[in-house]
Amino acid sequence: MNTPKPLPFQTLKSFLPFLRPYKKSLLIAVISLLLAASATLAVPLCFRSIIDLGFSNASTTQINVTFINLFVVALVLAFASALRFYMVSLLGERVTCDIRKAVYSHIIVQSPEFFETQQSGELLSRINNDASLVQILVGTSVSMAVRNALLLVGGMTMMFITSIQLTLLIMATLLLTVIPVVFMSKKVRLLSRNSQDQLALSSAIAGEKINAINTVQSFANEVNEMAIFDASIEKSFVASKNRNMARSKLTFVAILLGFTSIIAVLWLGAYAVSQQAISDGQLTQFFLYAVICAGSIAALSEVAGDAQRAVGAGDRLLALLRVQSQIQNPKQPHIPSFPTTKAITLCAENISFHYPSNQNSVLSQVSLRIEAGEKVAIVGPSGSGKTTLFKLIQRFYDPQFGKITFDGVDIKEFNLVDLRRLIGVVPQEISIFSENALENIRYGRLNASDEEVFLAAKMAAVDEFILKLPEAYNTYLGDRGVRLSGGQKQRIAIARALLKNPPLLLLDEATSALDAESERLVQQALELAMQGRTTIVIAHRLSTVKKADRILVMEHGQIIESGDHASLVNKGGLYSHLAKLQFTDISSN
Ligand SMILES: Nc1ncnc2c1ncn2[C@@H]1O[C@H](COP(=O)(O)OP(=O)(O)OP(=O)(O)O)[C@@H](O)[C@H]1O
Repeated sequence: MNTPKPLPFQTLKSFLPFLRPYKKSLLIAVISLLLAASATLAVPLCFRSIIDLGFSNASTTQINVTFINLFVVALVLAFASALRFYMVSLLGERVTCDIRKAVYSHIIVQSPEFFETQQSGELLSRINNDASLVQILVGTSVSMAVRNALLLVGGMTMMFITSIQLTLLIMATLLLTVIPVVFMSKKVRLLSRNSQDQLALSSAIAGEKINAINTVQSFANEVNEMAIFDASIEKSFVASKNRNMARSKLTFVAILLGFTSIIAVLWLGAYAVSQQAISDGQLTQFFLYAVICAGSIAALSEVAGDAQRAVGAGDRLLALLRVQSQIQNPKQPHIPSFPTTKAITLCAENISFHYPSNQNSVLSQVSLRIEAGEKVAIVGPSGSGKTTLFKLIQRFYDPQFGKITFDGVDIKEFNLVDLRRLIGVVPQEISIFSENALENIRYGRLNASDEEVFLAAKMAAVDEFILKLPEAYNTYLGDRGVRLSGGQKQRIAIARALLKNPPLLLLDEATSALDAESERLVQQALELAMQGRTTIVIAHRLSTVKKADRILVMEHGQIIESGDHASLVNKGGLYSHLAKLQFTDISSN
């Protein structure tokens, strides 16, 4: 996502809505920040009075008052600093959580078009890493910047009040120190980013291959993969070495120049004291303010670096939050009046569609009417647009022309959640979540009772293999269902759809991965489930197709034939050709 580089202030302003609910905490943080800065600036004044007082001539009361003052300042400084740290860190954590929630809620409702262009790894990195960088911005950088700016202005003012000549001198030496340090810090930051990028690249390489471990091992490419990873990790080592070298040089220069300028000023200060131009206490006070100012300049330059990275991350998050889903809910939605158990009549009127990423037409002028309770099979060569039609029915995409209606109502008039509640889908690619079997089936209807889940599982012939697992329904199914066979996953998906109990069932090759026996069991279950609802089955197997009330034959995104098995075979078109091929396959087997 390439967006013009924002001004840091603009990015910060965009995050203000996230801070708004926490005005009270923000106020406490600001007050404690002001208190802590004032206390820091008061410390040199206390030291001056201690030194100028000279203990040999002072009364006990004077000594007591002086040290009690210093103690009060220290107490305020400690309390205000701790409170500031707590409030600001808390705000940072809170706002980051809220940003993560907002980004996730925003991503999860995007249409598939969005996910076609975004890599899941990149999205996760935004939610995790970019949000953490924003946490640095809100939780540390802003308060550090304000605190150090206050200390710098306050310190400078006090220095001028103490001695104009010494202040001008120290400004000149500070400048000489700060310029090379800032320049070198920039280089360190650049090298740090390099080493982070290199590390991220290594993790990406490892992540991709671990996810495809079966392919790596089947092709016996482990050694090759190790070499690729080794090379990448070595590069990250070199990048870290360069960064550390630059950092060491920076430390040397910063300490040497810092001390040199302080020594130079103290040297001249000592002359001023000897000529009685200023007192011992004033010189100490001046010196302490100079240390405060130098510290705040160093801190400000560091904050500027962090803030730059955080602003970049923040902007990427904001860009993500600004993305609008291509598929929107209607402004005045039509609430489905039919109960979710009643079958619906589905019509497609002259729909034409191409995917947003590809101008080639996938469906052209498709019209169909499927009566309530009808079972329709769609057959056709691979790539003819069958699955695409299912995607349009679920409104994952909108057709460029034509419309789809449920009982005469354009599906665009329903809220997406209501529309998809009416549809039960058994897709080609089944997602199994890293939960137990019970919860994986319950995903079909989250408020279903355990008994309802067991019933659906029984109907989908899931029972038969789940009960053999070590902990039956409580068995964890492994990341992405790696512990299940293709056919078992398919049965879980069927159980989910049965549990949902919708008026429209869309089955995409629902039984393709099943062996003959499981297919028989699942077919029985599906037939039971199809009763009283509208069903569309995409199928390659004739056994599935023959039982349909009607068969639609698709080719090149169009419906070219329609009828029952016998009439289509007699017609001698594509269907009879496909049927002949299957019978030949079966007989040759
Ligand atoms: N997200 C997408 N972006 C661009 N093109 C796509 C996308 N999904 C599918 N296609 C293309 O659309 C065409 C129809 O695909 P579709 O999945 O609908 O075919 P199908 O008839 O279901 O095939 P199969 O029987 O192999 O599952 C294909 O040419 C495919 O490459």
